[in-house]
Amino acid sequence: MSTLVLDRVSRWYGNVVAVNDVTMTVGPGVTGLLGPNGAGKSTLIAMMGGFLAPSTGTVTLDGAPVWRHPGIYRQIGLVPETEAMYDMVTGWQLVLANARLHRLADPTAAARAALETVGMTDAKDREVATYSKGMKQRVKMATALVHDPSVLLLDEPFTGMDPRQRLHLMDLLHRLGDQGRTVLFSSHILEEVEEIAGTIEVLVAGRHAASGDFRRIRRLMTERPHQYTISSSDDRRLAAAIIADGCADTVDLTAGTLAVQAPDLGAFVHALPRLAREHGVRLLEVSPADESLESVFAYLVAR
Ligand SMILES: Nc1ncnc2c1ncn2[C@@H]1O[C@H](COP(=O)(O)OP(=O)(O)OP(=O)(O)O)[C@@H](O)[C@H]1O
Repeated sequence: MSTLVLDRVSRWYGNVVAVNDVTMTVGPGVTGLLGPNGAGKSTLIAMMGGFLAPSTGTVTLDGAPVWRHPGIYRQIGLVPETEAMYDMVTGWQLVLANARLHRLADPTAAARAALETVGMTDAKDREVATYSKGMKQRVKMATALVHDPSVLLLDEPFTGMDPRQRLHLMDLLHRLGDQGRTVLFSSHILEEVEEIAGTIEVLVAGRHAASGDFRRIRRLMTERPHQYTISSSDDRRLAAAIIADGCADTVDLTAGTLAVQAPDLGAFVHALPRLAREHGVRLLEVSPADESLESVFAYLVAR
């Protein structure tokens, strides 16, 4: 059983702060690293795997620093996001080469076991160029698993997968987690993460925004204030009625449209048609504004 500890880890590239003062602990089981594009997930994973030095702070695995500590690589497997692979070799040759790089006692047996784990035994002798995206992903996993690491880090492993491949990978991650391995994968899709990960760590704009099980993260996201733009037969009259009723935090008419922010979604959707009816206003359109994933995440950070 292995535990990764990040202590006040930051990483910047020139002026860009990719990871900003992140402290977190990742233990056995499956953890999802959730965040929008550019949040710093890849940078964080590279530092967890010992492939990139933190600018400040430390990453340790069971107390030992991962950076510049070759012995640690025997315990960590990393599946990068990049699609690029050596197309002209077979899956078998690729996994075997990795087993040899790790100087394993029996590289052939290790390569066979790793390909079996990911369900690629039948296709192992085909050239990588002929594999589907999901098969390439599985062979990449086999190369990362060949030395039987206790920690497996995967950067956006579900990207480009069809539903069947997705289920297969979810099942595999579950199994690896159940074996007591420390498995961390990144994603920008909450649904994807909550289906498999016991624990979710949320990263937004380089910062550690939230942490917990999916129920807690969902609650944080759905409890945020909701914003709407409303179009009606008389926006001024409706705005006055909403203010008087108190079902919205803010009511704004300055941009030529009626924009409201409501703290309680359920109460607001009940109140709005009633107010419109009572004041003789016809509702033409009600649309959620600013509901992008980025804004939801930004809300978590601002808390
Ligand atoms: N080698 C680099 N040089 C300069 N800036 C970089 C480099 N790598 C990443 N960045 C910047 O650091 C920030 C975080 O990038 P990172 O790739 O870690 O995020 P991410 O959450 O993995 O995003 P994505 O899902 O889009 O890959 C971004 O602003 C990115 O442009």
